[in-house]
Amino acid sequence: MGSRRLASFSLASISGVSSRKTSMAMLALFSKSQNYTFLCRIARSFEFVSAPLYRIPLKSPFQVRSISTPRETVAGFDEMVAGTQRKHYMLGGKGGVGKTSCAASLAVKFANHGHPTIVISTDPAHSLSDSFAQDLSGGTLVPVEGVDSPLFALEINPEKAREEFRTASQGSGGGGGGGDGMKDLMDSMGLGMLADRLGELKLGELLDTPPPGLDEAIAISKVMQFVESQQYNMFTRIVFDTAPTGHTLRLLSLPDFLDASIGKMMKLKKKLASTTSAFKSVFGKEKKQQDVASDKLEQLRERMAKVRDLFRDPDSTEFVIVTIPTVMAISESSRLHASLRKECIPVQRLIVNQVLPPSASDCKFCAMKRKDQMRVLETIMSDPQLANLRLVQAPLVDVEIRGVPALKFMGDMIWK
Ligand SMILES: Nc1ncnc2c1ncn2[C@@H]1O[C@H](COP(=O)(O)OP(=O)(O)OP(=O)(O)O)[C@@H](O)[C@H]1O
Repeated sequence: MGSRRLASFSLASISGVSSRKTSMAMLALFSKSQNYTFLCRIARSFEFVSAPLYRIPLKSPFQVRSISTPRETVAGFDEMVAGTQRKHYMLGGKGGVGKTSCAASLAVKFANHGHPTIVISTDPAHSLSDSFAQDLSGGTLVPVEGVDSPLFALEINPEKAREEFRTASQGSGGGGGGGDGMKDLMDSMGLGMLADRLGELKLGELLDTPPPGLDEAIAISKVMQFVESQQYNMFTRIVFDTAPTGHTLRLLSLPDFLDASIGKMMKLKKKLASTTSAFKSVFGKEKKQQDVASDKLEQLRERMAKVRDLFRDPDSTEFVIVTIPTVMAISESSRLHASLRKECIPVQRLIVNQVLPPSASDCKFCAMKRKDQMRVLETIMSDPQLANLRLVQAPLVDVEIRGVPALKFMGDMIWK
């Protein structure tokens, strides 16, 4: 059973250059002979499959055997592409593992399968422009050429989003620079204790030295607001290229944190408003400004809560972990998955990117490296956090992946 599976895997690779019929005949022969060397020879005779831009090295059965595990599987793209209900895919993982390339290639593939798609980078260090070889830095949706259905890309400016949030919060007297005036005012009214309690909510601290992930949380909430508008109804797939793991983890817990902080602050402010009603006529103007700011904060809180609920809805969202076959990256992915589970974020797929192809055995350094990678891949099977995910391997290709044709090529390798 195992050998038959290995053989069909190899033949599937070969079928890129030979006909399906030939593949079947070879499989039949192989099943009879149970001879790896035989298939190895055939595979080597097709050392490379020519692709429009790149070469994909083939897997020989011997080498496939060492990496093929019972769980190695395809991504299940049919499932991902099915249905016209809007779905969100968030790709995240350690820095530099290929999150942007995987996210961009997924967006291209969705668009080429009939889904009007938006791909959004929420990583403060954007590389979506580089990946599409197109300037996407303007903070607005930019159409991407060369795909079958509408595809728009956007790099959001988290700094700008945070600045807006800061302005709104300062105006509301929620702490930070703008909070001092409010505190003085409250002190003068004998309400210092309430002001202290507002301070305890740490919103000011949060804005003065924002924790990593806040930028992204605000940015995502802004994006959600705008993609929910009538104008963008037509988009049925939204792909997020998220910031490296640390940021993402904090981002995931932020909506709860902010929800609680802003919620508490609103309650206190309401209490304060009734206590100070006698002063309304004196401080009327200031009060009005504060109300506007409070409304803004309240809106942000509601949006954050929506984002949090959306992240947790398996019917509309999936977080795809991208990693590479190194011990450090796999350990980080394992921790990421544990945290995502804790936050009830749906995860089904693990992309192991930059796997050296079998042909790497031709060079001693690469052969060693590949052996190392294979050992790491095996550890995934015994990792309690990762063992149950769909494991998808993406080969390391010999050129940089830039531009739509390259992304299409990459997408066809990963998203099968
Ligand atoms: N399978 C692959 N084969 C060859 N090169 C790859 C592959 N995947 C990604 N790369 C290259 O690796 C580099 C980093 O990829 P990418 O920007 O997608 O990673 P990232 O995880 O988004 O990085 P960051 O965390 O810095 O945002 C890019 O030059 C990209 O072209």
